[in-house]
Amino acid sequence: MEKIKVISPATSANLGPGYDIFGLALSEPYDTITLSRSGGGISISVKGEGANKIPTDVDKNTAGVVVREIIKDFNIKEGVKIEIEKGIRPGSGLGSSAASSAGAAFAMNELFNLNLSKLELVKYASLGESISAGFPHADNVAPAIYGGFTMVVNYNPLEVLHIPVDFEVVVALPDIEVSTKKAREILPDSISLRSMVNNVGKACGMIYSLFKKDVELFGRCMMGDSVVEPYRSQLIPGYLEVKEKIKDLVYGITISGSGPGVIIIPKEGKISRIKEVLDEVWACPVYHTKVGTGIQILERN
Ligand SMILES: Nc1ncnc2c1ncn2[C@@H]1O[C@H](COP(=O)(O)OP(=O)(O)O)[C@@H](O)[C@H]1O
Ligand SMILES: N[C@@H](CCOP(=O)(O)O)C(=O)O
Repeated sequence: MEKIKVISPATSANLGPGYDIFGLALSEPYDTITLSRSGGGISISVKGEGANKIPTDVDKNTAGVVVREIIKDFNIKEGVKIEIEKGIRPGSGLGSSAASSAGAAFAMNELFNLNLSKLELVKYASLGESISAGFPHADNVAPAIYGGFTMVVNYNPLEVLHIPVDFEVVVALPDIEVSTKKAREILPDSISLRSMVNNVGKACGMIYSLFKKDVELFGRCMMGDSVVEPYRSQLIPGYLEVKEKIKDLVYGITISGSGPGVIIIPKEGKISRIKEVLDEVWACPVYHTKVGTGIQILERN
């Protein structure tokens, strides 16, 4: 194989009480990543959403870092050409950096037939997240690679659990930029026992709800975070207003990842009214989509 093209999906991490643990693959938007064998070295080109904000230096691009590490570990003598077409806005809270990291790991595995497991792909992809977030959080790259809903139950060693799920979501992308690195810096180093009890309880409710296919319980528990949202909602003007105005139209709403993206679990038949509120407050892009199945191969030759 000389070339492979994959689509790597947006992902919504944290999902309220699951900070750095929970993640959901979405069906759209997505990045398109093409890797080709080349004469030597690693080259990167980026086009599409926010391309001008994305470095093409190998050591500063999440996909470049992942490819560099795999080449080193497997002593690959050939070069790799990386072509990234961004469909996910950088700094959106939809795992834009993660989509490139995960797509690059997946594509390298196929291009050089490395037989890496999904867990090994998550490990490599999370190295890219160190570049964008300053910490190799795996809660975006895991759902991009596994699809569905994932839980990073341990970081050292890495352990990921996966639940295939399929329900509709609405994602709004206010025209605000929030860097994950900055959105992590504003969080406290420690929390109260009451906050821990609250978040663990809500997280348990979310996991139980997936096995019972109870989207109302999922959404209600998703809204129960008392650790991260109080800080990060301050970075998203209009968030509390939207939350109040749509409370009777949704099962749940929370900040997607580090924001400013917002993920909503809609009640049946309420989509158009939800979109009206989002348009009134933010007048921003809105995706009415569903949980995705992860990275897909588009072409290989
Ligand atoms: N391939 C890439 N795709 C997206 N962002 C990248 C990439 N490589 C590096 N970055 C940097 O990562 C940052 C976006 O990541 P982050 O702040 O985590 O937001 P997001 O929620 O979109 O992942 C941007 O500052 C961008 O410059
Ligand atoms: N757990 C991370 C998730 C960041 O998600 P992103 O989509 O904003 O990159 C965090 O909250 O810092």
